[in-house]
Amino acid sequence: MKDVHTPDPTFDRNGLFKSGPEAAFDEITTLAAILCATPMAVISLLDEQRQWFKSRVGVAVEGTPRDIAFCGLTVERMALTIISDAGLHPRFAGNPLVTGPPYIRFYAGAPLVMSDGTAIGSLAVLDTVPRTLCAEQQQALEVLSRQVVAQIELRSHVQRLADVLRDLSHSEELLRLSHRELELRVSERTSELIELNARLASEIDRHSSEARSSQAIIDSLPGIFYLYDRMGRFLRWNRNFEMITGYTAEEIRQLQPLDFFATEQEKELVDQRIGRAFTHGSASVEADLLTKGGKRIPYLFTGIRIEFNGQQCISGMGVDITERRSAEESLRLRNRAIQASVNAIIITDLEGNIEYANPAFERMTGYSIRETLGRNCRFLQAGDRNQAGIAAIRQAIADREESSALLRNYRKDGEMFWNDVHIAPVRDQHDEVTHFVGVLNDISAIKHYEYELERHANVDALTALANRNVLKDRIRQSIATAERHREWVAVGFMDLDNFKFINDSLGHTVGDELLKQVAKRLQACLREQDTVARYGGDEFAFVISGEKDEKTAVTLMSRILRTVELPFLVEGHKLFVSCSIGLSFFPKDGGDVDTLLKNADAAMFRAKEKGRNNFQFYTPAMNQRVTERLTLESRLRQALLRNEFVLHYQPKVDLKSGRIVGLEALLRWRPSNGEMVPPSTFIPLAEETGLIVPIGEWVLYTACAHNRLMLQAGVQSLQVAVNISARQFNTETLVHMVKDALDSTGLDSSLLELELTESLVMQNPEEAIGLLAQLKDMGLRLAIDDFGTGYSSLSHLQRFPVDRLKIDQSFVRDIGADPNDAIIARAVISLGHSLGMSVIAEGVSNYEQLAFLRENGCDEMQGFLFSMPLPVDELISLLRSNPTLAMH
Ligand SMILES: Nc1nc2c(ncn2[C@@H]2O[C@H](COP(=O)(O)O[C@H]3[C@@H](O)[C@H](n4cnc5c(=O)[nH]c(N)nc54)O[C@@H]3COP(=O)(O)O)[C@@H](O)[C@H]2O)c(=O)[nH]1
Repeated sequence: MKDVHTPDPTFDRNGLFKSGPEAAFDEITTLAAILCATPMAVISLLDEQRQWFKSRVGVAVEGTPRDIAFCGLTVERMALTIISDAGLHPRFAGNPLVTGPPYIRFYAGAPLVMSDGTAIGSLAVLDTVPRTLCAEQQQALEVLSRQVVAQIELRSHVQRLADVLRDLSHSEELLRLSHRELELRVSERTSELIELNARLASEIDRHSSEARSSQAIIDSLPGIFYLYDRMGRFLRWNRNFEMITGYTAEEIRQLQPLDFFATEQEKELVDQRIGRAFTHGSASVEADLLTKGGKRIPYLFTGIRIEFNGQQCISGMGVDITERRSAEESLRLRNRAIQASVNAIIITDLEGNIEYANPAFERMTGYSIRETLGRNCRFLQAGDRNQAGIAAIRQAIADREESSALLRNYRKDGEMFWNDVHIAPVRDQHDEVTHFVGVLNDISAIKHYEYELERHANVDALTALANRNVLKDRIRQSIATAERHREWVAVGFMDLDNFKFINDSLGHTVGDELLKQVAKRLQACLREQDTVARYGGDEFAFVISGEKDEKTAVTLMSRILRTVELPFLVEGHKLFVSCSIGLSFFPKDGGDVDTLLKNADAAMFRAKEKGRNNFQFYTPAMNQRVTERLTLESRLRQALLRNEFVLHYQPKVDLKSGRIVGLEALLRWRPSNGEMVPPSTFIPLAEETGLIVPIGEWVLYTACAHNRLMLQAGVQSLQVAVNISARQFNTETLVHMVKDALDSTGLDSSLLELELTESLVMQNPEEAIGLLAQLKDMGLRLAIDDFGTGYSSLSHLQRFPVDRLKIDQSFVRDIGADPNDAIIARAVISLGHSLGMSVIAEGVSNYEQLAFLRENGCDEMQGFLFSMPLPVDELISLLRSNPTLAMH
């Protein structure tokens, strides 16, 4: 291996390799290290095979093979060359100077370009960590590299001068040989010598001026330069130091380094760093430089320990970092904003690999930053890649453009969320796109809201069935399809028969739950291609399409009837409901949505009229019935105001004595301009429409008033029974209503009896017990009407404070003919008695029935056998005649 001190002789034209280290070069190298705040600096010279360090600071080796020299790149480029991280540099990553001592990671070299244009090496600064140089430091490195060149070229001049002097010495030798010639020659040579001396003086003068020029260099440096000793005395400084601090040279000589800092904290920090520079050889600190005028300027100060005039000093440089500080501050603020952003923010490379993710990303996706970095963003789609938004994003990245897209993304726990993502390219100083920044916005809540709005528009909120809008739409679509294929469309309209009763007596929570369960059963009954919708309240509708006749519709409707009939269990109540269904068909019953629905509705009313729990096909005559019903409803609404109601009274007879012991008030409607309307027609309508509440109040008041009048007229005192419907069976209103009726008529409460149907009290026994107890406390008598038709629980019955059971007339009617009815009638009598209640039979119309009831111990009866319900005047006449029931 060739010795680094023995370079190629043809190359060493300036004799640099022969000369060894020199203080003039070391001064520049040191200055470069200070200015650039690097631990290493070298003046590197190249021959064909080696690089040799003419001067070095912080570098142990004297040289390296040329092929691994960083300097080689600088010489090739003939320009300032900066390698921020050699570990990532394609040419130097595996370089032994990088992977081994001195572990170079940062390199900045300025070429040494001679006046003839050739580059012979570089002035370089080196560091063991990745970093870069600010503009001022780069400029300083270039200035110093030119100074190295100046030194080298000065050396060349001095060399040539030495050669001339050698020639001169030879001439003097010849002079001694020949005096004569000597004189001649002396005279010649003297003038030559004078000339040479003059040249030498000029060269020397030039040399000393170059030596002085280090001050000029220092003065030309962009920052401030200073040199102070251990006592803190400033020995050298540059012009900038005076200009920036505002102090004169004289004043600077009187000042100490710490005088240039305002706060105690800063003084302490700087003092500590100065001490460190003296002990460790170098140090740097950022602090505010205090000027004479009191201004504070952010500075980066670096200092290294050097020998100067035989004593240890600190030579350093200060660089104004105001711009960097404000850049850092704005960067810090931006960073803070990104960190604090509620939107997730990521930065990716051009392939979509994530290089940065903020905390909001963590919160939004559930993935930690550590799990995220380095992954391609497509992991957020978790396999759900067939999305239009992805294509849009891909195109924008290819075009290096901004774009927005809506993506289905998936959190770490697998939950899908809607990501309204916006991406934008990030460009470097050469305007090249190097990255993309993405702002992710979780709009799942908005999407959910949109979905709910849409759902609200199409879906019934309670049952989750299709609503009216969707139903109509489906009918429309089915008609269109049916027209093309010559098919039928069946439209069904269904109403729950006793829903209002349940809803009113058990409350809306129970009613709602019942509707939900009914909806589920209906869905289960129909096929996938059929539509079931909630039309409103307890009304449901169906669309059955794709059929050539009515058979399928019939099958499905039968199935619905059977299914709805089965008991429902709601909040501990076993509920029994049935339904009435009407059906209309396209094309025979109507050609459009509204006509088909209207006709199915008419058929449904017919089904109700037919006794409920059945379905009916539409016939044109039904519309007439519907019209009649609507007319009746409107007349019923006017009836109370027009005073068209009257009460008839049916006597109740004691079966032992045959005497009248009570009365039942029965409502009659005699419209002023029409025939009497039977209660079986208008009472269900009044119940459905809610009109039964004001009508019932009128009945209660009128029955009490009549009874009081009869008493005042001297008629025997009798209890009057009033029927109470489910709509009236509400604790607060009923109790008040009864109290008002008794108070305002003055009737004794013991002369009033309320009849409540078995099914009403049994639907919600607990509530019924409470209400019955309140009524009982008022002194009223209570009877359970239509007993035997409902589903009485014996345990509840025992707890009801009831005085009387009334055997339903349906059992009385066939007592002689149907053994089952006889058994039930007998059982009711026995049950009532065992519970301490009296038993009355209604609808007794013949002696056979009467005999049976008497034989079986029934207490009372009412029926046509004894008397029809009578208007009040006829009743008074009857009572005055004091009739007795004939018992045979
Ligand atoms: N909530 C209210 N309901 C009332 C009121 N008034 C009557 N009603 C209920 O209407 C239903 C029909 O009543 P109506 O047509 O009056 O029928 C009653 C009697 O007229 C009838 N009856 C009596 N004796 C006989 C008979 O021997 N044969 C026969 N076929 N019918 C007879 O029975 C009905 C008695 O009803 P009830 O005792 O209540 O069961 C009916 O459900 C009435 O309850 C009212 O003001 N409010």
